[in-house]
Formats: sequence, C-alpha cells, structure tokens
Amino acid sequence: MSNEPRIWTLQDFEIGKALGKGKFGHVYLAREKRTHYIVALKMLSKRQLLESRMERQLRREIEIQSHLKHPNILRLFGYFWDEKRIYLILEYAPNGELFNELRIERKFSEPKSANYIEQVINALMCLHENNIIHRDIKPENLLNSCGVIKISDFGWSVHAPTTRRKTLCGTLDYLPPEMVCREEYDEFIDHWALGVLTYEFLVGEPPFESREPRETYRRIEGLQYNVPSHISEEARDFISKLLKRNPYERMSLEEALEHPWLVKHRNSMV
Ligand SMILES: Cc1cc(Cn2cc(-c3c(Cl)cnc4nc(-c5cn(C)nc5C)[nH]c34)cn2)no1
Repeated sequence: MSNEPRIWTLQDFEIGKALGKGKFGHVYLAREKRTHYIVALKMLSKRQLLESRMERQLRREIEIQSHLKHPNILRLFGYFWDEKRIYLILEYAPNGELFNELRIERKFSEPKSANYIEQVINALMCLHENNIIHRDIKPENLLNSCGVIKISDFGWSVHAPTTRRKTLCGTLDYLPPEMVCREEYDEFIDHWALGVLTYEFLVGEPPFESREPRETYRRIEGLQYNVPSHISEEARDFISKLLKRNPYERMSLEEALEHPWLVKHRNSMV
C-alpha cells in the first residue's frame, strides 16, 4: 500500500473470507484491485459506535496506529467511510491471533515464549518512546505474521500518563493493581501486562485467573500467583521482576531485553 494519502472506497477492494468478529463489526480478508495487495479490512458499524459513544476512542485508535511504523506493530494503511460503516485498512497477518495458537498448543515452549515476548518488548519500546500506553496487551491482541508478532487493536491506547478510567470490559486478568485500586497509572501498566503475558504463554492460563471477578481482583492486589515447577528459574525470575505491586519497581523494557531468560534463548534461536 503506497504511503501517499488517497481517498479509498469499498469499490477499491475485492472482499474475501471473514477473519474475525468484534463488538462493532467484522474483519475481512481483502485485495486491493489495482495492486492486488492483500489487507485485512475492518468494517465498523457507525450506528453501533455512536450508540456506544465509541467514536472518540476510534479516532484515537486511528490517530495512534496510523502514525506507528514498526515491524512488531500492525500497520494501519488508511481508512474511509460510507453511509453506514467506517473501514480500517489494516496489515494482514497470515497466521492469525496468538490467542488461537496458544489454545491449540495449550502452552508455548520457553524458547518460543521468549522469542514472542522479546518481539512484544520491541513493540512496547516503540509505543513508550512515543509516549503511548497500549493498555490492552493480551494474546487476543497479538497477531502472528510468519513468526513476526504484531501488536494490534489500539482501541484502548492513550497518551501517558492518565487517570482516565478504562471502562472494564473483557478480561480482568491483565489489569494491574494500580488500575484495580483506581490509582493514576502510566506506561508501567504495560510492563505488568508483559509479566502476565509471559506467564500465560508458559503456563497456558493467566496467573490470577479465578471463577469470580472479585477473587481475580483480590489475587491481583495481593500478587497471589503460583508458578508451576516446570518453569525454569530464569523465566520465574523474569515474571517476578514484572509482577511488582509498585509500578516503578517493575523491570524496565531495556532490563527485560537483557534479562538472562531472554539472552539464553536469543542465543539458542540463532
Ligand atoms: C471487528 C474486529 C475483529 C477484530 C479481531 N480481528 C483481527 C483480525 C485480523 C487482522 Cl486485523 C489482521 N490480520 C489477520 N489475520 C487473521 C487470520 C489469519 N488466519 C489464518 N486466521 C485469522 C483469523 N486475522 C486477522 C481478525 N479479527 N478486531 O476488530
């Protein structure tokens, strides 16, 4: 997709199979007719967005994602609208959501987990350098494109710091204590989510998962999680240095990249 801005319409694309469904619409495989470039076309209902007062959040998503160019961040090439829908022209990730990959494999090996986590860290460094907090790092928002992990869905991203309350929807498992306790928060909430993500890759379920939301909150606030014995000491230490109650005691992204767990597997992946 060339970089110069142009006015796109639905007639510029041949629409293929459905790739996914979300609260406000669907994502379809699509091919741009002139260049045959393959994209993922997200089609969102204007009515549902307005009824849910999500138009400002969608504007923020477009503003943030359209300006980010990084190999581990899903590209937003452009957008357009018609009478009923808003369309986002997104990079297509051929291997789909990491969420499905993880459910099929149940849990990832340590080398695979370390490789994926390192790519997520690289994406987060780009976001934080641009003063952006993602706020929704989880397997559902990570896509796999031939082994290259892409952070997608910037619907909850904001500029740091903020006390803006994220209306809780979807999983609670990734919420950090400072959000559970309604405190001001900053980019270090993404560091916490990185620790939760690492645990879920290695164990197959998030560390604080409980049947009742109240119990999940209690376990998050109390940092009550167990690491199975099959997890290596290095991975255990990596997780523990991110799941800290005090956001400023959490390992920096630079320290995470140099942590023995990532260094060990980076050399083995060569
Ligand atoms: C609405 C709505 C749905 C979603 C979640 N979602 C994301 C995608 C998606 C995107 Cl944006 C880009 N590339 C994708 N590749 C796949 C895919 C590939 N395979 C083999 N299987 C799938 C699925 N999905 C992609 C689809 N849904 N966000 O907002």
